[in-house]
Amino acid sequence: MPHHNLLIIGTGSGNSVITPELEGLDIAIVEEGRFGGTCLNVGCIPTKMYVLPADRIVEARESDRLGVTFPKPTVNWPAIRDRIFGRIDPIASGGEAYRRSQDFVTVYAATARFVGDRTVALSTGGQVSADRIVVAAGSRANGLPVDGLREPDPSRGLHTSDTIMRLDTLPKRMAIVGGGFVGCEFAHVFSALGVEVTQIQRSATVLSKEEAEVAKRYTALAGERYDLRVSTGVNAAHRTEAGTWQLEVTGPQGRATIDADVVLLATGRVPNGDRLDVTAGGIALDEEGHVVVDAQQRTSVEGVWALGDVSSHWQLKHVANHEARVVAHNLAVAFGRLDAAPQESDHRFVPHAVFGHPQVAAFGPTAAELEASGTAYVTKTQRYGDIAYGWALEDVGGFLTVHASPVTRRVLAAHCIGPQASTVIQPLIQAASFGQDVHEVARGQYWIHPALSEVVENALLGLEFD
Ligand SMILES: Cc1cc2nc3c(=O)[nH]c(=O)nc-3n(C[C@H](O)[C@H](O)[C@H](O)COP(=O)(O)OP(=O)(O)OC[C@H]3O[C@@H](n4cnc5c(N)ncnc54)[C@H](O)[C@@H]3O)c2cc1C
Ligand SMILES: NC(=O)c1ccc[n+]([C@@H]2O[C@H](COP(=O)([O-])OP(=O)(O)OC[C@H]3O[C@@H](n4cnc5c(N)ncnc54)[C@H](O)[C@@H]3O)[C@@H](O)[C@H]2O)c1
Repeated sequence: MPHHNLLIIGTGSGNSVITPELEGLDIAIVEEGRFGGTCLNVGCIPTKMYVLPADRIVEARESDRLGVTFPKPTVNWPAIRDRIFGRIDPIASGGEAYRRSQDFVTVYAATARFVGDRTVALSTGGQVSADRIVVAAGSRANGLPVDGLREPDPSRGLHTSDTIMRLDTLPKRMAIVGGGFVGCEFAHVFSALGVEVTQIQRSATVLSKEEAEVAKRYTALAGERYDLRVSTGVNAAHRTEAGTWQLEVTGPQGRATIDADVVLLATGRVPNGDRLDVTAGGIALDEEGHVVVDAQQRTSVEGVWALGDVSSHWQLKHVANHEARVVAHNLAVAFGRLDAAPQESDHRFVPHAVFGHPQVAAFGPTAAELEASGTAYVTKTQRYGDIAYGWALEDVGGFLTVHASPVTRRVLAAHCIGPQASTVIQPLIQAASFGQDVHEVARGQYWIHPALSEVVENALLGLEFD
């Protein structure tokens, strides 16, 4: 049985664990799919590359309020798709070729499964062990607990985010089940590209974990663009003889049937620890199936670390990358390559953004969560429409809400909906992360006039402390 110094399972953020400090150790990496993992191949990067042309189409349509009109756009689906994957696929194969070219790295193209202490079996045969292991095996899309929708089947038009971006042709009608990040981003993309989208969401709003007003606003705007069914559940699904789908749903208006050529399941992701049989290696899972880790990303087994979606509740690439940096540092310390103390992950102010239209971005607790935890806070909501760049945009619904502590006068949270929300909130993430005083951030620097960032300046100036 081959034995290595270090075995890494998964080449998403796991691939970046191999830092210069670790070079020269005998390192093995196991990957069952494409190098680069979810973000590169089927996640963040291709979705945002689809969002951009979708934004262009919607912005062109919205430009009539600026006095400019464009003809109806022509959408060339193969050109959009092939531009995206023509860029991404070579990066994935180049990443694999690079690792294979390194004489201290062994690449196993296989599915790994734990069979004992720091020992895995490979689907290609044989077993591999290592002194130290990093579990970076990510997560997978949920099926739906409805007959016919339990497992994705792209050949029958039943997709997850893994396959929907590589469709041969654009369907006429698409049903999207789920109103979270994935559902909302794809509903924006496919409706902009001309597909008749019906989005089905169990809760009363889409993006239901966002600040209540943000979720309400996004739900209202999305409902103006496509057929959005909230407070609606899927009871049954049938495949017709014509090869289309009929979803039987129940919502506020009672029972209804939704016809679609293609169904996209977007109802959350589950960590891959179960498929990896980590418990056979003695590695503990929590009740939701996440590998249990401490602040140093150590699992319950000495010499085994985990990072990213397999162990994190955040399911975000920047979190997986941050944890990979922590693991890389701690491995270098453990291998005696670095004379330093181990590091801990910092999950205090984790931001996220939903690249729908408009964008939504946030970090920190919602008002409801602050109230539930009895945390004192002051709050200010600044409308885009009340700053100069908002006038240029003729923005009607964008706003930024900042919650701050009246005790420390620091930013606790920010919730934003509007153009470029993902960029707008960055100064607030910085202020919170570095514990900066709200007034100092607002008045201790210039804010370019008349830029969108003035929405942040004005929100901070509007916070009223006693
Ligand atoms: C459609 C979509 C859009 C997203 N957009 C964003 C975004 O805009 N911003 C953001 O921050 N996050 C986004 N995410 C989330 C982000 O992609 C993930 O949080 C991140 O990629 C997780 O990285 P990871 O390294 O933990 O796992 P992954 O990147 O999933 O890597 C895990 C790797 O392990 C391999 N693997 C799994 N099991 C085994 C096994 N048993 N044996 C061998 N190999 C195995 C997999 O093939 C995979 O390559 C998106 C996710 C999706 C699905
Ligand atoms: N921009 C980004 O950062 C980005 C983009 C995509 C995905 N992601 C990551 O991927 C993860 C998975 O995304 P997701 O959208 O699949 O999950 P999610 O948890 O964000 O949303 C799932 C949604 O589906 C709804 N739902 C669940 N079961 C349902 C049912 N039976 N019928 C109708 N609705 C149902 C839920 O109420 C929820 O709103 C996210 O948590 C996120 O961290 C991030």
